[in-house]
Amino acid sequence: MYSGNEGRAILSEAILEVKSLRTVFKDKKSEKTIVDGIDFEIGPNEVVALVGESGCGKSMTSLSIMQLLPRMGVIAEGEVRFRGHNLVGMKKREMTRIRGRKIAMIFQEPMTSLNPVLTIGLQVTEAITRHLGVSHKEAAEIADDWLRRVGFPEPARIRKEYPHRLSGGMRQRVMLAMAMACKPELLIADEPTTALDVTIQAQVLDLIRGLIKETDMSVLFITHDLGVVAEMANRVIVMYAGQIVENTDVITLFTNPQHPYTKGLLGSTPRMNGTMDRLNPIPGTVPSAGSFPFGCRFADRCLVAQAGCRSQMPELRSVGKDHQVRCLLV
Ligand SMILES: Nc1ncnc2c1ncn2[C@@H]1O[C@H](COP(=O)(O)OP(=O)(O)OP(=O)(O)O)[C@@H](O)[C@H]1O
Repeated sequence: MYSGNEGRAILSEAILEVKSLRTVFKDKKSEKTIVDGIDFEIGPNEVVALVGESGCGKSMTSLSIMQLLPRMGVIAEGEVRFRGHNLVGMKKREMTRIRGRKIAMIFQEPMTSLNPVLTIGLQVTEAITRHLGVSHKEAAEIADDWLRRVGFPEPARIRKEYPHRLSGGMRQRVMLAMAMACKPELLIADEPTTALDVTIQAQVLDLIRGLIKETDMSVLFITHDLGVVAEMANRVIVMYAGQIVENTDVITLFTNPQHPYTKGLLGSTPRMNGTMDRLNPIPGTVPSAGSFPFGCRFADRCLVAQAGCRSQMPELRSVGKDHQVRCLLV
């Protein structure tokens, strides 16, 4: 009998370790580095936010973790260890067992994962029977339980619907039910609320926050929105042009940001503290993969860059307890 939120043993070691990960886009003529040697860990129950503007490499990082890169994408170097097992190069069958069951992912647009011609009930129960190996009857019970928990008081009605009949917020809640029903140890949420309007966005964020509290799962939360980071994360990793430029806990990020890019992101984010400061957007755009400038990749947009910044690539260095920054000037 399914008993809802059964406890899982909490381990002290990292759930996910990404080590020197380099992901490239390759065709016959060229090779472009998209994710360039990134290292980070996610601990038990930790919510890590991966932030940066569009095109920084956040999604390609998450797809590298899930081994779901598009056809031209290849992991050229590095390891992605999930509970100690390297997922890079893992057999497809083994990876399929981990994906969905141990690591679940929700996307910005749930329609990319939902099949438009199958009812919600069929899709949710199919995922549960496939990953948990339970009977159809048991899967239906689990599905109903989770549909209720994500805010559908009458799950039987939702089960009969087709995805296109639901609003964006409802579809995202269905995706959450589907992801959570298999009790993943790691949830990767890639801009899960970006496509929703603000009130629905707040409801879905509340829901995800509640689920994080209730369960033992760790979360990698991908967003370009620092407001969302402040609400959701324990730790923040700031990415720029395929590299990590700052990695620290959420309090330090907001009170003592060090990298000029992080400061720029904060300066371009509205605050609700009553002050009427002008927003200062960062000038320019993220360089695209394949045309990263020499030296510091942010130098062309950086207000404090000096000549030396363009002649050598800064290393990601420790600048305090649990705080790393990639900037020559820090
Ligand atoms: N299918 C593709 N073919 C070639 N280049 C790609 C492809 N998808 C992404 N890229 C490039 O990879 C780099 C990183 O893209 P990625 O989607 O990971 O960024 P992101 O930070 O997640 O941005 P967004 O929030 O817009 O998804 C960008 O330079 C982008 O142009």
